[in-house]
This record gives sequence, C-alpha cells and structure tokens, in this order.
Amino acid sequence: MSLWVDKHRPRDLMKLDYHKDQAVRLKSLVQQSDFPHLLVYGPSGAGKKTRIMCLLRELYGSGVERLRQETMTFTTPSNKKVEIMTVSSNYHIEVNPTDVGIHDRVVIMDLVKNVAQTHQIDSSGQREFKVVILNEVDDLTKDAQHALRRTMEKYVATCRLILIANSISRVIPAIRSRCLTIRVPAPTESEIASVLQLVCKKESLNLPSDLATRLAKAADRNLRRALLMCEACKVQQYPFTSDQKIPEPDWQQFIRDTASMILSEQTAKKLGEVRQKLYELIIHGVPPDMIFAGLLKELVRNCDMAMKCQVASHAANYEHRMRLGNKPIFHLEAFVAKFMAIYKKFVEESMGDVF
Ligand SMILES: Nc1ncnc2c1ncn2[C@@H]1O[C@H](COP(=O)(O)OP(=O)(O)OP(=O)(O)O)[C@@H](O)[C@H]1O
Repeated sequence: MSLWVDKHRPRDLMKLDYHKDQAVRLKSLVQQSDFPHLLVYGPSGAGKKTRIMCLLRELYGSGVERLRQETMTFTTPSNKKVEIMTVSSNYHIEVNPTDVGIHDRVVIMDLVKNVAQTHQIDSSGQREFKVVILNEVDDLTKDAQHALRRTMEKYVATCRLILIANSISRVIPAIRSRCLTIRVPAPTESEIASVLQLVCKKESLNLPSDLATRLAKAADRNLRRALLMCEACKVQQYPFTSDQKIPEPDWQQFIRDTASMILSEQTAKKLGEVRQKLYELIIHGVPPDMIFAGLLKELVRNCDMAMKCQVASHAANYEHRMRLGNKPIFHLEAFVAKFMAIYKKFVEESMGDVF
C-alpha cells in the first residue's frame, strides 16, 4: 500500500491542481520543435518533481513511468571509485550528484557523456534526445557547475538537462542563462486545503474544512508535508473532527530534543553528541535551513533579551555562510558551539549574581 503522496500524485500536466497556467505553458513547450534545457526551482514540497514527471510523460508517453533503480560507478581523477544511485527509464535518467560530495563533477561529466552517446533504446521514441535530471544543483560545487555548463553546450544535440534547485541564487549565471527557468512557487494555504479535500474524496473520506485549513497552515506551504500529516491524522482518528490534534512530523520533536541537549550541558562531549543528532537529521533529508530555524526557535526561548539578539545575529551569520558553502553540517555545528559558549557564560554570570 503506498502513501497518499505517491498514490495521488497527478500524472498528467492537465491534471495538476494549481499553477494551471504554467502547466498549459509547459504543454505548449513540448509541442514546439526545439525543447530547451530547464532549470526548475522552488521550495521543498512545492511540486517540482511532480510537474517534471508530467512533462516527461507529455514528451515520451507513459513508458517514462517504467522506472528502474541502478547503482552506477564512476572513477575520479585520483582513481577512486564512487558509486551513485540512479533512477531511469528508457528515456531519462535522474541522479543527485551531491550524494558523492566533492566528486560531483566526475558524475556529471561522465553521466551526461554516457547518456548523450548511447542512442535511444526504443526506436519508436518520438524524440532524438534523452533527458538527464539533476537534483539539488544549487548544492553542486562551483567546479561541477562549470563542468555542467560546458557539458550542456557540448551534448545539446542528443541530451537535454532538467536541473532542479530550491533557489537559483547559488546557480552560476552561465548555467542560468543556458536554461529556461521555471519557478514553482509553494502552493497557497487554500490551494493546499483543496488538494487535501480532493485526496480525501478519492479515499472516500470526509474531511471537515476547518481541519483542512488547520493542516494547510501547519504544513508551512509544503504540500508533501500537508498530505503526510493528513494521512497521519486519518490513522490516528477517523471519522475526522474539526478540532482533532494534528500529529507533527517526527523530526520537529527530534530538533526540540537536540535543543534540550544543547541547553543541558555545554561541553565538547555534548557537542559531539549534538553533531550525531544533526547528522541524523540531515541524512533523513530534513533541509538544513529548517534545522537552523527549528534549533534557533527552541534555543532563544531560554535566553534573555540581550542574549536573544546576540544569538540571532550569530545565527544569521552562520546561516548565511551555510548558504554559500557546501557542507551544512560544519555551519550548524559551528553555530551550536558558539551558542554553547554564549550560554555557558550567561549561566556562569547569573550564578555569580546569586552567590
Ligand atoms: N499539482 C499538484 N496537485 C496535487 N498534488 C500535487 C501536485 N504537485 C505535487 N503534489 C503532491 O505533493 C507532493 C510533493 O510534490 P513533489 O515531490 O513534486 O515536490 P518537490 O517540489 O519536488 O519537493 P522536493 O523539492 O522536496 O523534492 C507529491 O507527493 C504530490 O503528491
């Protein structure tokens, strides 16, 4: 049994529930003779991947939904072997080059070259090009981005790239200018509420509109999260009631626990334990900026006004650096260490007042 987020994912461009004008434009793009490279960007859970899969279906037909998973191996210039998971059909291949960290450049160059040089397996395929989907391009190293830019020019005859990012501010202008950029904004709360209503209807469930609105609000305009929370509500209690409790995603509790660890003890040993927790959050795909925001919110609860300002300004600094860099964990950990130092001093000083 699949989760609602998979089961009810729209498969046809014309069935997308919001940003419908954009869907129409994408459809007409497919009908034009020349299909460009695309750079699709927007926040997490806005529906980028869903839209792209609909677009591929429009390009190639339903064969594009027959997916297989494979591990591919690449050799770095220093003769190190790196492995990466790929998902592909006869017409496209998708990878997340940032999975291999600093070796992302090799993956991009070899993969695109491979794809571009192998002919369409299915001769009835109506397109001369295959599609390579690259995720998280805003997190690619600059080196990889430059390699990508050259690759885009070189193999344009047999290969089109669809690049996915959360924001384009860290994508180099040379890439941006070679793509048609498509922004997928987060759906509004009312759009989310109506998708929830639709999905519940398909499940033959009755969703009170108050609950739909509360879910949409709690999801922070992330549709995936809204659907997951709605399904969790169903498991917890059905028939629904307007005022039933909305279970929050596990990771929010996890961030709160991590914040309590930071407040409980400010030592190198504790910092090590906190690092493990941060790693776990990142590995489970919680976006680093959400971890930052979540931690900060919990930590400042325990600060007085002066300290709040100090902590917030440090947080802004570290978060900014995190956005510029490639390894969020370093910046998160540096922030935690800084917070521990400030907090420890504060506790010691206030102890001094008491005694
Ligand atoms: N137009 C739509 N109508 C209804 N449901 C949608 C629509 N677009 C997306 N969804 C639902 O929202 C969920 C999240 O969408 P999707 O995975 O496409 O987001 P994303 O922007 O690619 O997210 P991320 O960047 O986190 O990977 C999907 O599982 C799908 O069920």
